[in-house]
Amino acid sequence: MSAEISTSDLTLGHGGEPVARGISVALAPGEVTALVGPNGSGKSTLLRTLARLHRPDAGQVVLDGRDLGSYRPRELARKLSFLAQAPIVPAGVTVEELVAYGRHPHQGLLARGTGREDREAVAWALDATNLQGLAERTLDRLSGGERQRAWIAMALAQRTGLLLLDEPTTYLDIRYQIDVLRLVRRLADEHGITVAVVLHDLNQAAAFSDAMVVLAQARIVASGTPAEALTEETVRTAFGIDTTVTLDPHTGVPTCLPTWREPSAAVTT
Ligand SMILES: Nc1ncnc2c1ncn2[C@@H]1O[C@H](COP(=O)(O)OP(=O)(O)OP(=O)(O)O)[C@@H](O)[C@H]1O
Repeated sequence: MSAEISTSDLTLGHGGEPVARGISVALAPGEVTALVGPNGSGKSTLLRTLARLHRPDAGQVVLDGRDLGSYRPRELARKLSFLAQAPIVPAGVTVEELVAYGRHPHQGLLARGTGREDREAVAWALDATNLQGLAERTLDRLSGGERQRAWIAMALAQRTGLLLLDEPTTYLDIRYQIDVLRLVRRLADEHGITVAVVLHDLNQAAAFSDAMVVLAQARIVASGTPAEALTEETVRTAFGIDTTVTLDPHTGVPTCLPTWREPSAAVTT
């Protein structure tokens, strides 16, 4: 089920204004790749390019050995699912209805899949996100973390081997952030789904991903395992801040602690 997607030498822009150049990334099948970088560095634009929602100015995207542009829309919807930043909650829709909507990416919200395969996919998505008990609840009666899981379940019901998530932890408290990130981890580990996820928290990105891509200054400033990509130098280059990065002696996962205070002025006597 794992999908493989890669880009070569992409130039990304909006209305002729370049955002990033020379973007070559390869998302390993069944792994989680975190896209990090400062505001406006092109993370969402890159993710949307992978979802074919944004057309690159130059370069190529290859999904499972074929040019992304060669897929018919339905075929592509069976290959990849994309979850935008903070989607708007439709009124009166239950979790199960929302998840069933994932079976019909090109139909209206009221269309429901009734075939056996559809029912199985919805049940699987509810199960994978631990939402079976909340299937009949309307979205407005869920907590932020549960609602986010419902959106992820909708993307899962599409049964794709590639999941693209844009800041799925935004607005969630730390507990629900971890909840969502653990789910993302399980999707890769237990279901072999290839995941690309835009995150702002560098430590969460390092802890939950297999690979990180750091975008800044209109290019990729670092990529590789979290330990390779998240260094003091990379963070200084990308964000212009000083940090101390330490590696967990057991897992090798880096943690980055910013120098919070400005250096104190020299004391003269
Ligand atoms: N639809 C658009 N039209 C014009 N410019 C855009 C559009 N969307 C994004 N941009 C610009 O492209 C650049 C990259 O935006 P993008 O949203 O990809 O960055 P990002 O890294 O995801 O940012 P953030 O962390 O703030 O979400 C920014 O300078 C932004 O202003």
